[in-house]
Amino acid sequence: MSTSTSTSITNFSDYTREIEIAQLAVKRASILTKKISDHLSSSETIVKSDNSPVTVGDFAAQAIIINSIKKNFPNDFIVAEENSKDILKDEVLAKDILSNILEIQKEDSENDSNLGKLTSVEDIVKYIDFGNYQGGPKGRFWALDPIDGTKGFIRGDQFAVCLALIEDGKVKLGVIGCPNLPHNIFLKNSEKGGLFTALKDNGSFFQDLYADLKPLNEQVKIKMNQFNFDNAEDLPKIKIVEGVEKGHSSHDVQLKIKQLLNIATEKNTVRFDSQVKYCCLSKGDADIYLRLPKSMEYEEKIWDHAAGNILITESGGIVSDMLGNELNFGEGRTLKSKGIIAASKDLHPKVIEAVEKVFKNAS
Ligand SMILES: Nc1ncnc2c1ncn2[C@@H]1O[C@H](COP(=O)(O)OS(=O)(=O)O)[C@@H](OP(=O)(O)O)[C@H]1O
Ligand SMILES: [Mg+2]
Ligand SMILES: [Mg+2]
Ligand SMILES: [Mg+2]
Repeated sequence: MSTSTSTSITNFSDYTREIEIAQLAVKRASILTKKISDHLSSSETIVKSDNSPVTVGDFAAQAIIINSIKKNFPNDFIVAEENSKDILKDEVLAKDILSNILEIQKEDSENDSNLGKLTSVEDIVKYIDFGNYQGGPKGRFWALDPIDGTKGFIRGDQFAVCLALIEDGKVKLGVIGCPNLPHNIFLKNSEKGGLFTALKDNGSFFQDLYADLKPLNEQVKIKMNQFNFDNAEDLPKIKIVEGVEKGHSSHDVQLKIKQLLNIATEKNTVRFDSQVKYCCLSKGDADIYLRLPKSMEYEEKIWDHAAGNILITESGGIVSDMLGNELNFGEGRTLKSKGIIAASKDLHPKVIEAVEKVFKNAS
């Protein structure tokens, strides 16, 4: 008799190695990208064929993380954002990536036995291109965004290093490094740097990115706020996060949704680049993430949402597309649905109702 695995509870002990390696690799890449962002020059940024930017930091982080995955889980596949095409055309860039990697490996040498070491441009190219897996509904693979929010990274604002483990189309584990995220986004001189981890059925956790890595069960367990639209006292407390880039989501539609929900005040919306938006929700710094499409042609990438998705579901929230349906990470490198709405379990259905009304009124 075959037993169904889809409804079984995920045991922490079955994933201890994946958690440790994912956290160590994301931490190493996050610290490196933070260092790079402090002195990024224009020659270290290039424009890809789709007109979006990529930097020495994106390539270095992708090489480091995939090398770590392949060292520990040689049979695993990886769906990652970048490829080596632009490195092969630019020797100066390739050497710059290598020297940055060598520097972080020297500083973090205590983790070489866990994470491995890269020593040549050939190695870097090889490991970056392991990220070309096409994904799909069956089997196990990792989804990696080496720098999410590259535009924010270049501006010196928010960005995140995001890694998720996907099994049979479902996210099992998510780890996000946020080098610039204040521990409290509303406190002026708050300490910065967070490492967020979520494991299916086991919750979401936070630790200081720059502190020594603690075992997951000693990290801070985080939960979303459970506000309610029907409670007049809750309304002014509800905070919304949106993206910074006007080309990535429709700020106009998002404003209409907030107006319908009576939460369109001047002070309640925070705009951040990258999956730090999911991180803010998961630890109760904000309550609703709105990402309504600018164009129905654009397909969201799975690496832009997989780690954030599990962080929300494991901290008491729901993530859906704009129609209220669960996101499907088993349909290839992109999501086939449109828009993203993340909110706590109480708020989510009402936000979807408001989205429906806004689109009905517009048609
Ligand atoms: N047109 C369009 N619509 C939606 N999303 C797009 C679009 N173009 C790009 N991208 C992806 O947006 C990723 C960055 O998302 P952000 O949440 O940081 O955007 S925002 O600046 O905060 O609005 C960004 O991820 P990175 O490339 O890793 O930075 C892109 O994958
Ligand atoms: Mg991204
Ligand atoms: Mg990216
Ligand atoms: Mg990009």
